[in-house]
Amino acid sequence: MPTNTSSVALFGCRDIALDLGGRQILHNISLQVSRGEVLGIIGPNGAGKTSLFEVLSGRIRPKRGQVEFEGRDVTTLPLHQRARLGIGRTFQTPVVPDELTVGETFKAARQAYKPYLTRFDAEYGAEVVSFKVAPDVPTVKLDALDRRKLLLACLLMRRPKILLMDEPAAGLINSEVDEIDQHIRLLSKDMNISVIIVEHRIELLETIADRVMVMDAGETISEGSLAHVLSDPKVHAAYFENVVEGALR
Ligand SMILES: Nc1ncnc2c1ncn2[C@@H]1O[C@H](COP(=O)(O)OP(=O)(O)OP(=O)(O)O)[C@@H](O)[C@H]1O
Repeated sequence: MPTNTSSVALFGCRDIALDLGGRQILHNISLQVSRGEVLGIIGPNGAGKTSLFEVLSGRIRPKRGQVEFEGRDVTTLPLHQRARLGIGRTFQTPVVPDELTVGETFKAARQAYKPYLTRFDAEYGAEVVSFKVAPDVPTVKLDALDRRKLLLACLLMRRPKILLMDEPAAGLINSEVDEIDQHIRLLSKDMNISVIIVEHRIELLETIADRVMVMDAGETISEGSLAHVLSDPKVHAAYFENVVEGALR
């Protein structure tokens, strides 16, 4: 992160390079977000968005570069230690523990690490995302939206400072996407939680992202306002070379 802005940046990375399967997947990726800011990441399939999230969340260690949180180098910290610091992550597919009920899932999340959280913390998480399913309902019965809300509630009970959200609207219908959109706005603008969101739906980013970064073939090819990146010839070239015409309007 540039030194003149690192005091305001909550989270970011610098010059991240990553190899997977003997191939370079990420090349010198740098980004930063401040408190309450929403950074959207878009890019064609295979651009490296999820791989970047693996590095930012601590599931994969990069070959080069740093991940920084509150001015501290967290590059070597594993996922669970980053989670304790306040870095939360959601996944493209909302996988819930199928053998548990909603109440048992909340309990497991409360007791994921010490100090254990209370029921009030779980109620707080559920309330923030309006999750209203009874505790005795098996999680297998939940629809896609409630699965996403349950997992988000479990993250929120730990009061994260930043959320890394990988396609939070995947598998949802339009009215449900609107609800997720409202939650993200509440989390960022009212609760001052920073959000980095990977999203294919441009319309979702239009309503929530303060800034957008576009990746292609493991590199950042454009960043700025959504309007700016959408009018960037490099972005058009990347999309039209990689996806069917009309995908980027
Ligand atoms: N474990 C792995 N080993 C080897 N290559 C991998 C591995 N994981 C991902 N890749 C490759 O890295 C590149 C980036 O993949 P990644 O899933 O990060 O892209 P993405 O932008 O998230 O794509 P999508 O939008 O399709 O989810 C792809 O070419 C992918 O095949």
